[in-house]
Amino acid sequence: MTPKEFARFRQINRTLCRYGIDQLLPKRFWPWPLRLLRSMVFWWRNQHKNDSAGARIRMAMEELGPVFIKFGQMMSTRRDLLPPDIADELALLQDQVSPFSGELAKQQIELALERPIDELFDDFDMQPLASASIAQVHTATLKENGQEVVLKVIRPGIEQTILSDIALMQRVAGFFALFFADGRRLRPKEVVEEYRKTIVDELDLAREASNAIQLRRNFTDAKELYVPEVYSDHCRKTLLVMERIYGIPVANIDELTAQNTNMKLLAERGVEVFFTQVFRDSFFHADMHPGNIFVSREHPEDPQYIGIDCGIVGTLNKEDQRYLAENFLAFFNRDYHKVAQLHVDSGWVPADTKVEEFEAAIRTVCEPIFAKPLSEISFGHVLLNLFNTARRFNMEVQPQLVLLQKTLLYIEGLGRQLYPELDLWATAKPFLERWMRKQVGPEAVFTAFKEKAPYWLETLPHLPELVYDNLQLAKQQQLKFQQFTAQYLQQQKQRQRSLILALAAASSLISAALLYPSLPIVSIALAISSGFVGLMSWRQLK
Ligand SMILES: Nc1ncnc2c1ncn2[C@@H]1O[C@H](COP(=O)(O)OP(=O)(O)OP(=O)(O)O)[C@@H](O)[C@H]1O
Repeated sequence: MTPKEFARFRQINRTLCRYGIDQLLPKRFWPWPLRLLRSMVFWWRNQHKNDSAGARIRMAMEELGPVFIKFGQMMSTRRDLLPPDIADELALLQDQVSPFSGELAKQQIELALERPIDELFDDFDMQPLASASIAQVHTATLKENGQEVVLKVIRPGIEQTILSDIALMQRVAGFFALFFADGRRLRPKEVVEEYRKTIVDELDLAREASNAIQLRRNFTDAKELYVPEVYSDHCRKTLLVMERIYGIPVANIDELTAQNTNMKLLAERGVEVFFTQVFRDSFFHADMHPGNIFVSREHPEDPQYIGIDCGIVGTLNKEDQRYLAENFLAFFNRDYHKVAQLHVDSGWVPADTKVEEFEAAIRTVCEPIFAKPLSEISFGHVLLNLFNTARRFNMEVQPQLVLLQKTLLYIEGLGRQLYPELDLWATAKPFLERWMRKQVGPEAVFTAFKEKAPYWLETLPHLPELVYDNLQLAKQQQLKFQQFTAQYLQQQKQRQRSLILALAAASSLISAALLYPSLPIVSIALAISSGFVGLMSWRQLK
């Protein structure tokens, strides 16, 4: 550990002690070296005795900075690992940091572009439009076409801070897994590793740019969602240049109502956009918090979302998509046996899982959900319950599915905020049923045929040639096979002959030995003939 790392390590520990995080685990569970170290810094006392455990963890994370804040935000969705009161508190974590100067932002942009900002942009605004822990956003006009744009630039020095904090977290996680009885069950190393991947992705704005381009392409001319244009020629790892939008933040219900937005349609479209991303495109925006979603000011009766910040996206493979759709449909038909069987068939839980036991466990956690009217049921919670139950039956839930479940919770929350009577199931069911028909019905066969047809057409002219070649090949192989069989039979015969001769030689030798005292001449003749026969046996094997 370098002196700098040690200083940060010390600062983190002092903060944790001052918020009494060390007291959350009774001392008797601590290994003795840790107890000794703790007693050596006895003056680091809990200064927030009257606050709840969750609040203390939240405050400590806020004080420790962006890496811990984002980590806490991520952990707030892992209700399978944390008690609900702590998860609720962590969900309140605010990413509030003071902006850095416009001059510094300009320097960073010029460093990324390797040229003065004035060569490409007019009216660069020194005052940031927004500032978050990882990046800051400024406005300008693009010289080449007069388009108003935003420039998102990575906070200077943040990458080093994040990487060194993560390295420390990894060390602490390793230590935790080693020394605490519950350490391995909570899988701290895997959790930190999952987090590292997410946050490192957020540091790469070139990646965000390509995600935004892909999402924009998927929704070209769609009336439900608009994704601003990205100017990829000017994007770098630390800089994103994007069309500026003037939508209404989706959380601003008053303004949306004031312009007579069709709130029911808006809420339903949110669900549709999500399901389209997941099932049609297998590419979904996974950071759907209200700060990243706007609503167009145009045609409020036919409202359109505007999505920004594509730093975190999720993808699902065909099996995951099918698993999800079938599970949702089976679940909402209350067919728990099918839900359990689906998990086994798809290999999500081990093949030797007792389906009846699994079914009973799913029923126990999910049936109470149906006590509510269908329109009030939360898809996100359904999934959460399902995953938690499946984990008990050794299902390793993929991070992509956890990401999806988290996004679904956001979408639902948002939809119900916009239109409290939103019936999610009524919006989603036809979508899922249509999708399933496309996957398994005659439509699926037709689609597969349509996809394969160009390839077949291309191959058709070569077909006679291919058939001829294959017939030739088959003929050659048949000949080879016949030769091989004949050789094999020949070898078998030789082995049999050799065995018989060897037996004859052995019995002559034994007889020679037995006859030697009474008939020595006969015995010698037998011994000599045994030698000859043995020689013949050996020659058969060559
Ligand atoms: N294309 C745009 N047009 C107008 N405003 C934008 C645009 N892109 C970003 N902003 C503004 O900048 C804010 C921060 O942008 P963005 O969400 O991309 O940054 P971030 O650092 O990833 O923030 P967070 O961590 O909060 O998601 C947005 O909430 C929005 O107000």
